[in-house]
Amino acid sequence: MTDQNASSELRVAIAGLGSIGTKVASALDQGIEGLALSALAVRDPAKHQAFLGGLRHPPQILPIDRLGDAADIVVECAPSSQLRGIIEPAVRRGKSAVVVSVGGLLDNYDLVDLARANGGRILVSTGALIGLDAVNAAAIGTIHSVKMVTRKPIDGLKGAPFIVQNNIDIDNLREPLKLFEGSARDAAKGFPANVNVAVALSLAGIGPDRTQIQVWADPTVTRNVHRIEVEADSARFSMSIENIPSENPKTGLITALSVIALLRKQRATLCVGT
Ligand SMILES: NC(=O)C1=CN([C@@H]2O[C@H](COP(=O)(O)OP(=O)(O)OC[C@H]3O[C@@H](n4cnc5c(N)ncnc54)[C@H](O)[C@@H]3O)[C@@H](O)[C@H]2O)C=CC1
Ligand SMILES: O=C([O-])CC(=O)C(=O)O
Repeated sequence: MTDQNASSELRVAIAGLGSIGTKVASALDQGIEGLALSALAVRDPAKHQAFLGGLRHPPQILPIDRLGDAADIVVECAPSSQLRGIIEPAVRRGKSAVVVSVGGLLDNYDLVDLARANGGRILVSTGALIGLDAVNAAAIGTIHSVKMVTRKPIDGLKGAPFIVQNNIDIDNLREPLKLFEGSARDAAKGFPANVNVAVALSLAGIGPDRTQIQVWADPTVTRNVHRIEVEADSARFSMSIENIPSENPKTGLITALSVIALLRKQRATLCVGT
């Protein structure tokens, strides 16, 4: 029997040291079986001096388009506007890229073909969601519908393009307000930093045009709440998750943990879940 762990370590690079990137970098620095943190891309290195100085094994600091030179896996942890600049050079070099700004993938879907043509891979983490294993499995058969309802506290929605463009005042809400109802594709345009989860769900299931989502601004909740109903020929299931916001109120704490779990699976001897 071959021992998978006998091969050399996979080198991992991270683009962006915000709420998600710092936690993933720390986990790698502390040690994940078979993986090593090899490089980071940061917008403003001076801002991250203390964090970088605290790492046990300081990685190289590189521009985003050079991360694939120094890594086997490039993890995107930046705003979706940076997605192409991070993922394209990596998959062009045949590397794997982990995407968290999944909404940004819809306008850059040619990257999947680019990865395929060059032997690269694009891995979308479950992120702040739940149950993509079941959705993946149901999609092997026929899924009839996927419906999602997202409720976020006011701070988690401020500045979303849909709210700004439609001049919606959410600051003085006293009760929940339904802001949006439509496809995951349209939701990603209006709320690029809020509904990555809906896009991940859609890519696991029936696609961004058939996946339906409501987005609510809800002054009565303190967590980012996502509820999902799936109707398929193999099963009907409901899922819900209430995410504790991280220091970035738009981002649930579990998102970074999901990326760490995905990275662990790359070399783990025992893998659980699809
Ligand atoms: N898939 C999912 O379930 C979820 C995805 N997200 C998405 O993940 C992404 C990251 O989220 P957070 O860590 O909370 O954001 P954040 O705003 O805390 O961190 C982003 C970091 O990227 C850095 N950055 C920006 N441009 C850069 C560049 N050119 N080079 C290097 N660094 C650059 C910023 O300085 C910042 O430190 C966002 O797009 C967010 O919408 C967030 C929550 C859930
Ligand atoms: O953290 C969450 O609950 C979800 C989120 O922000 C996103 O999907 O972008």
